[in-house]
Amino acid sequence: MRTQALDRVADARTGTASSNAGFACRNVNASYTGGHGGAPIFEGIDFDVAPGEFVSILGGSGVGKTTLLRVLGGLHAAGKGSDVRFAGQPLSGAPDRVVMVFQNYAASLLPWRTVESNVRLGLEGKMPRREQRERALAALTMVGLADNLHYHPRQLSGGMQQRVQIARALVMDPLALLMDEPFGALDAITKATLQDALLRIQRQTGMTVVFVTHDLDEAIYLSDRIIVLAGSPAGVARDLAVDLPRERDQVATKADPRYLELRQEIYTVMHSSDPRRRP
Ligand SMILES: Nc1ncnc2c1ncn2[C@@H]1O[C@H](COP(=O)(O)OP(=O)(O)OP(=O)(O)O)[C@@H](O)[C@H]1O
Repeated sequence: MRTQALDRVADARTGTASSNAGFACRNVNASYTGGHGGAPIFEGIDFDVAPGEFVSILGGSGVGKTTLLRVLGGLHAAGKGSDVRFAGQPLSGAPDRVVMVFQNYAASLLPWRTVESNVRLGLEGKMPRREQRERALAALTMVGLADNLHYHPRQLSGGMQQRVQIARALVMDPLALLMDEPFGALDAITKATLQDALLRIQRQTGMTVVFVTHDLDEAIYLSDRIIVLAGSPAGVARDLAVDLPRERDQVATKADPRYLELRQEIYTVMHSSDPRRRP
C-alpha cells in the first residue's frame, strides 16, 4: 500500500517537475508601504532560476531575502517596472504548484490534528479522502516519517516538525519549493540530516528550489547557484555557480579545496558589503 502510494506520486511527478518550472526576474524592486518610508528594499534585481535548479539567496539580516522570496511566491507584489515570471508567465498572485516552506514550523502545524491530517490539510475538498491519505503517506515516507502518522505535533522534535512542514509542501506536488530559512532553528546534526533529505527529495522529484539562508556553508552545500544580496537598497552583489560535484557529502564536500575557495569568495563579498564593518 505504501509502495503503491509512493509509486503513484513518483509517476505523477515524472517529467513534470523539470518541464519549464523556472523563474525569470528582471529589474525587480519591492518596498513596503509604511516601512522604510516606502523606500525600496531592493531594486534592479536580475536573475534566473532554471527548472530543476537549486538556488540559494544569501545575505545579511534585513537585506530583503524573505521579501524577494515572497515576491517569487506571489505573496508580495513587486514594484512598478519589475518583471517576474514563473514558467514563462508573468506572476499575478501565487502561481499554481509553487509552495512556500517557512522557518516557523511549530506555529504552523495545527496541534489538535495528527501528523497525517496536518499533511493532507491542503488537499481537503480537492480530492477523495482516500487519495488525500495516499498522497499524505507518500509525502511522509519521502521525509522519513511514515511511522509517525498518528502522532500529534507536541510529540515531535523540532526536526520532525520541520519534516512534517516539508511533507505538507510535497503533498501539493510542487513544481517549485520556496524555502525561507527552513532549518535555521535546528541543531547542527539535525540540520545536516534535513539538508541531505532535501537534496535527495529534490533529486527524486526534479523540483526547482529557491532557498533563503544567511548560513554560508548551508548555501554552498545545497546549491547549484548562489545569489548574494547586499546594499541598501539591496542589489545582486554576486551570482555564482557552485561548481562542486552534485553528489554532496557533509564531510567530503566541505573538505574539497573548491568548497573552501567558494566559501572564501562569498565570505569576502558578504563581509565587504556589511554596513556594520569598520573601515
Ligand atoms: N511587513 C513589513 N512592513 C514593513 N517593512 C517590512 C516588512 N517586512 C519586512 N520589512 C522590512 O524589509 C526589510 C527586509 O526584510 P526581510 O525580512 O525581507 O529581510 P531578510 O533579509 O529576510 O532578513 P532576515 O535575514 O533578518 O530574516 C527589513 O528592513 C524589514 O524591516
